Amino acid sequence: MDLAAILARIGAEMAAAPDRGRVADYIPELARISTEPFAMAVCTAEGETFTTGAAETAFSIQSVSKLFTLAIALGRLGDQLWTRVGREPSGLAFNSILQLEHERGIPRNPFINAGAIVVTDAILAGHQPREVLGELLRFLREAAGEDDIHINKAVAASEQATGDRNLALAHFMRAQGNLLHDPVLTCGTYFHQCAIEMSTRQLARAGRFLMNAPTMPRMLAPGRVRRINALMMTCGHYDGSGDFAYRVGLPGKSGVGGGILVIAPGRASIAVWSPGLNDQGNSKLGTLAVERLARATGWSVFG
Ligand SMILES: NC(=O)CC[C@H](N)C(=O)O
Repeated sequence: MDLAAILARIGAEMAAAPDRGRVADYIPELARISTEPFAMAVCTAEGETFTTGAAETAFSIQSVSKLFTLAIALGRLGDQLWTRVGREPSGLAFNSILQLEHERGIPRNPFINAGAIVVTDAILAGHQPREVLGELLRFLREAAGEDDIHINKAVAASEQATGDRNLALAHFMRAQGNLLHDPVLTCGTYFHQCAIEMSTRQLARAGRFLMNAPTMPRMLAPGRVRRINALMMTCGHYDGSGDFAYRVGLPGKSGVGGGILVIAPGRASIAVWSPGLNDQGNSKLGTLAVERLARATGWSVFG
């Protein structure tokens, strides 16, 4: 299989795509970004890396960070985490408030905002926000094997200034006894984790441990990695998760910065970035590009 040629073709097709989606405009710093860029990077189990497009440009990883905080929380707390957050797809928008009251402050899964806020709250126990963010950056740098990964302070401030919905989720969970810390402290940490910037190539490298391949960095026990992949498949694209599984057939986690990390278990870690989003808040061209990659490679887990 000529992955370099497949990526070059997808890159050219995406550069010419007329309908590029709309950037997330509810975070002012993200609203300023153009829908022009496209990048894809593939790290294979054999240790090769292929890229196309603006793969060295850093972008806001946003909710893709939820994957890594979940990995840290599971490593630290184990299955105890599941008393505070569920493992079912929500079928609702990532920032929905509706379900949370009905389910008494236990979010459906760790990838919607409420669930990720609980996960961050859990790893804050006994630590300062600075320490948690330091641990997250260390985890990412070790997973990627690169040090140049940072938080964009302007994006974090922009989220903080407009984060009323997330604060509402946190306050409600606090009222239900499912938040250990002050909502402002937990959300402040969450906003900073979302504001981490990485390049598409760095993100693909950071995802290598999720391949569960013997040649790849081992950050978690294989059983945990398998379960994180299951959650990515069922919940990684919010109310677009079913459509992503149908079209791509691989576990993935998206963010409103337009990034998606996709895993072909045992085969490859794939990152894609294009800032324009679809109606569910997932990268429009990113989804199309991984759909084409999965078709060209036959990597869908469904054969
Ligand atoms: N889906 C996302 O990427 C959402 C993350 C964003 N920081 C928010 O809280 O709204």
